Amino acid sequence: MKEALRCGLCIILLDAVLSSGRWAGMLLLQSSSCGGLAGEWLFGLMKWAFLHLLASALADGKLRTVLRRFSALLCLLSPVFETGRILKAPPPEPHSGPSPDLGVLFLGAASSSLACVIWENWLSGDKNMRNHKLDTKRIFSRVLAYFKPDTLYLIAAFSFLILGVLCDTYIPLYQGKVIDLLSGQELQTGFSSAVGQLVLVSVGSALFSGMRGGIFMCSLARLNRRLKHLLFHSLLQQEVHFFEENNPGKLSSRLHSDVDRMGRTVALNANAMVRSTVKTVLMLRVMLALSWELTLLTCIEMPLLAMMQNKYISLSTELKEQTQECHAQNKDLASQTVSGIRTVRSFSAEKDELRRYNVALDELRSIKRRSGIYSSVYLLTRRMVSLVIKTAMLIQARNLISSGQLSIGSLVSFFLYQKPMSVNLKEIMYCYGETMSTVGVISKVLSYLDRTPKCKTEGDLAPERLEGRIVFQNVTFSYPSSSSDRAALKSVSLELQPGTITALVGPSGGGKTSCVSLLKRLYEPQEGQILLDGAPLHHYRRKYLHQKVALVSQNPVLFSGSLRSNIEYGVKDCAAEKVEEAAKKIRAHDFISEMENEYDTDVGERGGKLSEGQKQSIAVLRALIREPQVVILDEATSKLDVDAEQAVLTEVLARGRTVLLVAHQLRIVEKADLIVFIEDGSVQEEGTHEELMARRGRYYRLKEELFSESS
Ligand SMILES: Nc1ncnc2c1ncn2[C@@H]1O[C@H](COP(=O)(O)OP(=O)(O)OP(=O)(O)O)[C@@H](O)[C@H]1O
Repeated sequence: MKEALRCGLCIILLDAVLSSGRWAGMLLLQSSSCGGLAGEWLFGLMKWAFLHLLASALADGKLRTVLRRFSALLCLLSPVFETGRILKAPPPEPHSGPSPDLGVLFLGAASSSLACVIWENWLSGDKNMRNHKLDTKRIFSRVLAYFKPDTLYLIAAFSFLILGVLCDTYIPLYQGKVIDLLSGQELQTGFSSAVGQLVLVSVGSALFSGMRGGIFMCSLARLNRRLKHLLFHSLLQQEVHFFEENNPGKLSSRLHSDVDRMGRTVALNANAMVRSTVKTVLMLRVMLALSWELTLLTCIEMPLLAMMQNKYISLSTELKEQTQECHAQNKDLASQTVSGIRTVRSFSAEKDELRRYNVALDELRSIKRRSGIYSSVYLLTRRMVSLVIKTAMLIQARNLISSGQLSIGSLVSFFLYQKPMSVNLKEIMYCYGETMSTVGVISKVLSYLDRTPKCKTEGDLAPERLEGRIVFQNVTFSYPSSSSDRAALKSVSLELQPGTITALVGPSGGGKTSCVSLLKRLYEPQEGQILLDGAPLHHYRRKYLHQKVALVSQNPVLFSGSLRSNIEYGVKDCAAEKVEEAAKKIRAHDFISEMENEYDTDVGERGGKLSEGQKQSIAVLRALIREPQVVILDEATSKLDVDAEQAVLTEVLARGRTVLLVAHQLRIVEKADLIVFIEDGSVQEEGTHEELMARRGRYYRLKEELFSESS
């Protein structure tokens, strides 16, 4: 600050020295003129060059830029002022330039310093603000690019908008004409034509405005559809870790409310802004013709309001973002509780859930309260500024009328124009503010649209014949979201042979599910690799891999719709006979046939109308109709009866498939050809049940703990 003051004073001093030198020269030469207006400009520019050099020598970085701006203001203020004065009231004699006056020198320095302080502190913003503006510009050009397919619609909409505004502006003019004719003598001759013109512009205004609105809404709907499609597509490509970091409530809020808001803000605000700007320009023309002084005062309101609005926008943008996050969290909290109501009820945790929800609501309330306070302070200050300006205008109007420069009629017309003009300006500022406050929302949506999934690109292997031999080679893996250094899998090596059942057993948290997740490529190992028929998994085409390696989990996710749509999920043109044949083999056909609409029975929200065992049967069927070569059953038969479980095992083993079981029931583990005992992320023991029992190692010691029932 001190440095800036010191440099500023140096510049003012040099300016004073140069101006005094000029006046001294004029006195010595006994000349009253120094080249007139041209001389004034020449001297100003020369002074600017000197001060510019001084500013460059005195400081660097941001201060140098500020000093350069200050020098320009100091040197050019006087020629600009003189030019304006001459243009407004041309002097009768040739202009001789300002006479030597220390007061003028002081006033110039003071007004330049004041303007510089206001500009640097409130209007220009700091570097971060400028970067923010650049970012904002980039963000909006990105959004506009999404409108590209609707260019024709938009051209039509904006053309209708301008035509509508033109008609709107002429309506009062023709109304005035009709009133003049009604009170005048030429009633018969010009009346019909004036009424005709009035009707024409009124019909034009209604027609064009209607068409503009319709086309804007239509292109907005198209944009929304396009953006939602792109965003949903981008979300579906993301790796599983992304969904662990972003809860479903947050993502659904981005996909629905944020995309809607983004389209609405850009399209509707652009529409309102263009409409108001065109109207403002037309009105400004008329107002300037009536009184430029009053118009100037009207326009002073604008930067002041803009300054306050800038501050308000930056504060409210932050709060709006917090509100969005809070809304998403609350939504998520409520939907989690409602969907898990059985668990909540069975643990009698209603009060705890209510307390958690209340805490979340309190947080939202406190954000909204802050937002309300900001909004009222902003509104109050804005109104006060308007009041002060209006008073100044009345005083100026009185002066103009008493000096005969303005008639009372013109003043009335001016005020008649002022109201809609300020409404338009407010609308422009409101739209600007509203658009700016959605920058945060838009940039979040864009960041999701631009996000590159952090997973290896898919290969192009898709062999017609697949044996199904799986090899884990020294696989080490930690979850991306895991805060500790502890790896979920440490150098795991194992082999799954085609035509055999391998069971993964071990204590909870041992690493069984992690093996399954890696095999399904939900995550990528940090070290080692998993081979399928000798080729790493990422060499295979993704769709092919998920078809050939099928996973059935303990709590399968069913979607609302019919049984058939759930069974055929993701498979095109699946024959009904094939589904029925598979259902018969795993003993699911019987319970399906007993249902009201058989395979077309609605399963309800998330399969809520089915029992847990029925859901598991449907999930097994869904896997089998894809004709996989490797089947992973992760506790997938735990809710089935013994016969159905046996039928499932027989069917999955058919056609020499490789079967991987994660099970906690001894009766099924005993059937495995190979049991892999995994604990603390490492393979501890391998063998058949009998071999492991005979070895009397960890498996033998933990048997009671590992299995929930004995056969
Ligand atoms: N999504 C995750 N993010 C971070 N860590 C995880 C995640 N899932 C599992 N883990 C951790 O990885 C380790 C292995 O977990 P894993 O689910 O593979 O065990 P598991 O043997 O399948 O257990 P269970 O029999 O209880 O299902 C555990 O320490 C667990 O806390």
